[in-house]
Amino acid sequence: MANSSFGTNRPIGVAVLGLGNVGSEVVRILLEHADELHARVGAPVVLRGVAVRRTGVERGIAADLLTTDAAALVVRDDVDIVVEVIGGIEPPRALILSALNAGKSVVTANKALLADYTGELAEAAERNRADLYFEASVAGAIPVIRPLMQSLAGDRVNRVVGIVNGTTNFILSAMEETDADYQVALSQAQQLGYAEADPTADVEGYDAAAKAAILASLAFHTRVTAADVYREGITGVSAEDFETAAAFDCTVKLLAMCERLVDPASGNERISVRVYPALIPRKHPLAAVSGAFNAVVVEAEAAGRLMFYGQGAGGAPTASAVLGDLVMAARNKVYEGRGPGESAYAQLPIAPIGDTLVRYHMNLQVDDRPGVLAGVANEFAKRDVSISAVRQEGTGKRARLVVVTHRAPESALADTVQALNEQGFDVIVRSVLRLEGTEE
Ligand SMILES: NC(=O)c1ccc[n+]([C@@H]2O[C@H](COP(=O)([O-])OP(=O)(O)OC[C@H]3O[C@@H](n4cnc5c(N)ncnc54)[C@H](O)[C@@H]3O)[C@@H](O)[C@H]2O)c1
Ligand SMILES: N[C@@H](CCO)C(=O)O
Ligand code: NA
Repeated sequence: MANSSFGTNRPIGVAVLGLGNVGSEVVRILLEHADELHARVGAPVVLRGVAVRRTGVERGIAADLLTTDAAALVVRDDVDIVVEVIGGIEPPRALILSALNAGKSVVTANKALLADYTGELAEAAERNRADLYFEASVAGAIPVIRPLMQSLAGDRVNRVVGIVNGTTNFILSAMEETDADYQVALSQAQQLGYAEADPTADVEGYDAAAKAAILASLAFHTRVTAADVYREGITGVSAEDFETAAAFDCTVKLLAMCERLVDPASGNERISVRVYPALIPRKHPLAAVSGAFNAVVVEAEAAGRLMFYGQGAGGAPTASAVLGDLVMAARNKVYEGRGPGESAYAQLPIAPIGDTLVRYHMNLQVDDRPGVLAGVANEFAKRDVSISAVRQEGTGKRARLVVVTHRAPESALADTVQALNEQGFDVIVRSVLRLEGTEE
């Protein structure tokens, strides 16, 4: 098996930085499948070293491969490719820059870093004619980066909508299945190891926003950072939201949305990148994505709608994406080629959230007496927001009114909510969620 019919047979040296969930699986696969990787790459792929925070701990790896000096490891002459699976901004940023500046190719799973520093890292890769690959950074094992960068390189992507955070999807699925409230579902997710003790990055949407920035950059050939992404998390989603969503044959998902907006009059283009919990119809393909799974739907002009589904997290699935990148980078080293680099020529402006056209689904508590509904409807009409459905349940002072709108600028909808809130005790806005995945 190891005798490849092509290639140079000069070994390709690999350094792995970080031996946690992902790193230990990367190392395992690298060692266990060395023969197959050799055959696929056209040269032996040899693990030169693994950077860890502490040595002296038994890790099932030859002790002489372990080092605490990551900075020295990444520039070693016998290292061709650096795999960064430490996470966070520093030291990964400095280590990756140092590796690229030394001509090494880099594979990373680090969405937090990429969401803010892709420009800097991509420029260093370009200057040094090295590869920078990051398939694992968005939706783990699911191929989404390479389809956007390569398979769709000749098409025009108009929209990317994804469920890109497994933790929040697990929590929302549990809320739907068990009628549980957010806190109960979060505790369950923590007990089962799906949510971290400090779940902020996931439940407040920061993780999904970082991934949305990466997806939007690739989809629209524009540098997008996490700060450009409008973000709301799931901590305000209630059992009542699921109940009223069900009445409209919808469910609630945390969506990462990247859209090309075209001004019909001028033809000018902008992009909208946003993360928030939203209702989607149960018949929408993303509605069936439950538990910790991820999925990404891409809409392109010629290709139409594509959907990618699978495991967005976990050591082995994420390592699968890392290894895919590693094989590509290794082949390029063997044949002295390069994969595609950053493409950011379009530099489309980012539209503020207020300009985005969305639909709202609102739960109101109203005093059920003549004129109240007319008063509510009037606040929408004043701001040119058209209502598509109204549903009232119950009577008396605590009647529930659900209002669903047609598409309108987010700013007009937000103003309407504020005006309703200021109405006093006749109307209480209990929750507002957007409705996505519908045309109107
Ligand atoms: N776990 C997943 O499911 C998953 C999925 C997709 C992407 N990722 C990304 O992969 C990366 C790694 O995630 P993980 O889950 O393996 O994290 P982890 O915390 O399990 O592993 C990180 C490891 O790096 C080590 N480390 C910290 N500082 C170090 C240093 N200076 N030198 C050497 N080692 C150091 C830590 O001790 C730890 O063992 C992150 O960027 C994460 O966002 C993870
Ligand atoms: N915390 C992330 C891990 C994968 O990036 C999630 O829940 O999906
Ligand atoms: Na991926």
